[in-house]
Amino acid sequence: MAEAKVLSGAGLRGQIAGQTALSTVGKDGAGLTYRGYDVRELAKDCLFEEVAYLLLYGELPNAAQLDAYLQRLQGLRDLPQALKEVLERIPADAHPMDVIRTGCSMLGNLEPEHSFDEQRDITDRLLAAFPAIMCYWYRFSHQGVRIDCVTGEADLGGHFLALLHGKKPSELHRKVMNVSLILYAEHEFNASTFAGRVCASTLSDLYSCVTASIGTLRGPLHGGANEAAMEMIEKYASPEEATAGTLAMLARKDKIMGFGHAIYSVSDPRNEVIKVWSKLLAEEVGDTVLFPVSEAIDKVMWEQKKLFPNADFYHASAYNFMDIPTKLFTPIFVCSRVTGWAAHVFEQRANNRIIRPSAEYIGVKPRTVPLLGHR
Ligand SMILES: CC(=O)SCCNC(=O)CCNC(=O)[C@H](O)C(C)(C)COP(=O)(O)OP(=O)(O)OC[C@H]1O[C@@H](n2cnc3c(N)ncnc32)[C@H](O)[C@@H]1OP(=O)(O)O
Ligand SMILES: O=C([O-])CC(=O)C(=O)O
Repeated sequence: MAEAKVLSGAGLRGQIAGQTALSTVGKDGAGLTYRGYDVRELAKDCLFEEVAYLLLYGELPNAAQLDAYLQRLQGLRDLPQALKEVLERIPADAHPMDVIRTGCSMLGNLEPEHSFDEQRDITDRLLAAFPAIMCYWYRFSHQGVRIDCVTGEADLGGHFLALLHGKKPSELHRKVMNVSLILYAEHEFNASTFAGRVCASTLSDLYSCVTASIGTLRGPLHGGANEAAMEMIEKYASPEEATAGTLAMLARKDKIMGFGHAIYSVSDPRNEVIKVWSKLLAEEVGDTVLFPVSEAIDKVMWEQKKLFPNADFYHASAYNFMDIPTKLFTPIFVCSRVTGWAAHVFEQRANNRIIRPSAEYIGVKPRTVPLLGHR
């Protein structure tokens, strides 16, 4: 059995910062479970909405509950006119993570959380509305089109692709989006979730918690890595170039985006799932470059550093094969992770003490303030 990673040092690594019943990450170096279920099993057999329900409501839904939940989310997809107007004012060169952060915040102004009793309703609303927030802005700012935010697609993955491309997605693409949303849904005390829990611990509102999480997910060391990985992969025209380029980056001590993990030591279980789907998509589009380049980088990273691809690496090629613009990669993560974030806010609120760690002071010794003219 694999060794768990030795967790200590900076970045609060290895500190127990609270309790959760939502997921386990990296037990025996590799596993991921949501409320006791292996993520690989969930990704094989479930709809993303079943997993969202599991995280938010505690158990997998039965058929009637799932049907009602799908209907409910479909009814919450449209955006208020005032939010559309705000989205129309955001420039085309804005980063979509900034757009989705603003969209979340604006919705919090228009439909505020008056009481924690509303937390589940607001989560469902955000979950249903995020694809439209992202795609309404994208299609308006890039193509001058005011899209209809209601698509008639039953599931969130299909809905997102239909909004983005203006047509019904293929069954393969719908399936891959569904799997991707499941893989990204929840991950214990990662940085964005922890930021959301810190915000929740002050008894702030749900929109503020989610906005804090979005801002934290945006960075390339966290959710932004799928986008950064794509930018790296597409620089190479062949596996040979990728091998030489990666070796050169390692020699310069550059970080290779999409590799390594704070908790997993052996592998990221989400990688083996998304890699299979990325390969299938590569075959579908007849790719002879992106997937082999990705595998070449993967090989160098293992041989040179014993570092493995995390959830983000093969997501980059998978999304690219589905014609998703690179800058929308990280916002898709938001569309999924809002379930995990919100479930953590519910947990924090149910057993709260304000999160307030201590700092080790390393500054100058106490001294007196010199008068302005003496400095
Ligand atoms: C969905 C997600 O958020 S998954 C994470 C997405 N982020 C990325 O892919 C960004 C690239 N990866 C990284 O920056 C890191 O691996 C992190 C941020 C994910 C984890 O950071 P840490 O917990 O500090 O990593 P860890 O302790 O395992 O690092 C061990 C060594 O490997 C190096 N290392 C880790 N990841 C990488 C990488 N991707 N490329 C090159 N070197 C790396 C570290 O610099 C460190 O070297 P050192 O001992 O010489 O300082
Ligand atoms: O757990 C982490 O540190 C990052 C991660 O993989 C995630 O949030 O999905």
